[in-house]
Amino acid sequence: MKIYEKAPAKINLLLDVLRKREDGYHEVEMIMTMVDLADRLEMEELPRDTIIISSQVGYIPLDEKNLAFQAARLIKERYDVRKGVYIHLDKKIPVAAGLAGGSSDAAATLRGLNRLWDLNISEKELCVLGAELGSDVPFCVTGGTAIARGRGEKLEHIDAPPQCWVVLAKPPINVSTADVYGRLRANELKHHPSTLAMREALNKGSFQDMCASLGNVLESVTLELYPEVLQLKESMLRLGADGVLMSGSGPTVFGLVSKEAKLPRIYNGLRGFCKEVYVVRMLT
Ligand SMILES: C[C@](O)(CO)[C@H](O)COP(=O)(O)OP(=O)(O)OC[C@H]1O[C@@H](n2ccc(N)nc2=O)[C@H](O)[C@@H]1O
Ligand SMILES: Nc1ncnc2c1ncn2[C@@H]1O[C@H](COP(=O)(O)OP(=O)(O)OP(=O)(O)O)[C@@H](O)[C@H]1O
Repeated sequence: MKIYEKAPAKINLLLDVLRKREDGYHEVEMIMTMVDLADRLEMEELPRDTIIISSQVGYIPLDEKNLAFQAARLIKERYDVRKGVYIHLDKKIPVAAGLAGGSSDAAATLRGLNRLWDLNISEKELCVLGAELGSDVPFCVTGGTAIARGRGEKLEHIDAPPQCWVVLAKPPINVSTADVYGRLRANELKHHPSTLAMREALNKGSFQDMCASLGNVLESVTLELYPEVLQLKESMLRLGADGVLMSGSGPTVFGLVSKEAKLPRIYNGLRGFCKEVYVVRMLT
């Protein structure tokens, strides 16, 4: 039997860091939501007790470094499954972009194998397993819109954002999440975005207030290291996006746009100097 799972990309509408913890991670407060740019996973049981990963792209690891492999191994170990699986990753989400592509593949693998092998694992338990794989994985298991606290694994689901267009642009640079957090001076941050204001904006369904409440403290690191990300933000605003922010640790920048008529100018303007541009919708 073959099954399919979608693994959508996430964006951070808000990302605040409260402090650095003793375990090396940072205590965060984030508001995350999904967009309809997604990888597609195909999973098929194998007669031999093995995990095989393939993908149409050549630039991601296909061995135990792949987060989908790690998710399959974890579920097999914890639930004593002595069956194998073949997983094909049809990658559409740009890699190392700040869009949680690998985390979403891991989450989709957990959901998919739960179905394929009739394991009856609750969503809550899948989130606990997911947290062992990465801080963004629990959110990718549930999807929706949520405030994420702790190191990202404590989720509180909230109202979805008002529907709008999301323009994603990824400059051709690779940003390491560990490096960005490593360089952040958490106790010297002068400005913290307001989680409360963003939550209220979503609660009211106010597109304007949502745009005004966007904020990501990791921009202070990534924009300094890579001025081209700042230039990208400025270009998107100049071209007419209503609100602009870097997602996660970057380098992808997203622009929120309420009027469809504005999209051609923004898309064409960005494509003039940035190859990877996507126009998507929020997944509400
Ligand atoms: C930047 C975000 O993607 C925003 O959603 C997340 O905060 C990071 O999520 P992620 O990539 O799933 O993170 P992990 O794979 O768990 O951790 C990668 C590295 O980022 C740093 N890290 C991550 C999460 C966190 N709350 N504090 C951290 O300091 C740690 O150095 C860690 O070694
Ligand atoms: N299934 C996968 N898809 C993409 N990259 C993967 C996968 N598994 C492991 N990786 C590795 O993980 C690294 C980060 O890729 P990913 O696309 O998950 O980053 P990201 O979008 O910045 O994630 P996040 O937003 O959670 O920090 C890549 O350099 C890649 O080698």
